[in-house]
Amino acid sequence: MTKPILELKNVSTIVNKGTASETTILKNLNLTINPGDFITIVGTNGAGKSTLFNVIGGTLIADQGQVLHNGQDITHQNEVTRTSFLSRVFQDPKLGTAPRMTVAENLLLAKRRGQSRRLVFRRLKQHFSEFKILAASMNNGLEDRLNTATGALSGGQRQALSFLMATLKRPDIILLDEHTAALDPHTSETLMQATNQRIQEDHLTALMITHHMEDAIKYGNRLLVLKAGRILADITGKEKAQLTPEKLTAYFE
Ligand SMILES: Nc1ncnc2c1ncn2[C@@H]1O[C@H](COP(=O)(O)OP(=O)(O)OP(=O)(O)O)[C@@H](O)[C@H]1O
Repeated sequence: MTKPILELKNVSTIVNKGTASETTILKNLNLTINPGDFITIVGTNGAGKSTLFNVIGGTLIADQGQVLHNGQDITHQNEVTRTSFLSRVFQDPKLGTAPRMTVAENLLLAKRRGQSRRLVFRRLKQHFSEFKILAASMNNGLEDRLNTATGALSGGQRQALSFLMATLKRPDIILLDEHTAALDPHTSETLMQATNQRIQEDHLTALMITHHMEDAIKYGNRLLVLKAGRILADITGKEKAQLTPEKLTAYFE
């Protein structure tokens, strides 16, 4: 039997504890993620999607319940420690990359995460052909901009770079936090296809928050609907294949 890569057991998170505005955000949430799962997550604003990523990523520690990674309790492990097996791509193209460094330097930094910066940039040129192939897989011209400062890239190229950096060391889990939301429809579609291809080819395990119903249905093997801090639906297989944006939107009502 496949062993889960990550488990959330009866996880609850509470904000403004001990005050009149105390609120429980995630409510007794249970989730088992298996290796190779590509899970899309939808839900209305305020449903708890980002809070769920914060609990998985360690930005927020669960107030109740447990988070397990490969069976080991990581409930109280901090965000920095979790970067050894987990990475996250945000909606904002400015997050995740160093703007004054070139594309190649950013990629090398990601490849050698954990090493001192002085050592990281030795023999940068040796990696150029590898980075060119990697960047070309994003289908948006990133391979021709390896020597360009990240701050001068288009939004789509910058998000593609953030995604490549997040996947370079093959983390156990990748959290995609609306990573195409700030892009125009065509650029978003190109990045989504490249994202999907890399996840499939490298057998990565990923969770993706999206407000695009079509993307939530089209990509991934599982779809979660979050509502008021609970998982309202966990849809897989034939049921997912037969979903329509209309049927999915009906969950929100
Ligand atoms: N630190 C906090 N203090 C108070 N309320 C919070 C805090 N963090 C989150 N919330 C509330 O918890 C709820 C869930 O927030 P969360 O950001 O997880 O939702 P979301 O599903 O990601 O929404 P969106 O689609 O708008 O990004 C919201 O009502 C939000 O206002």
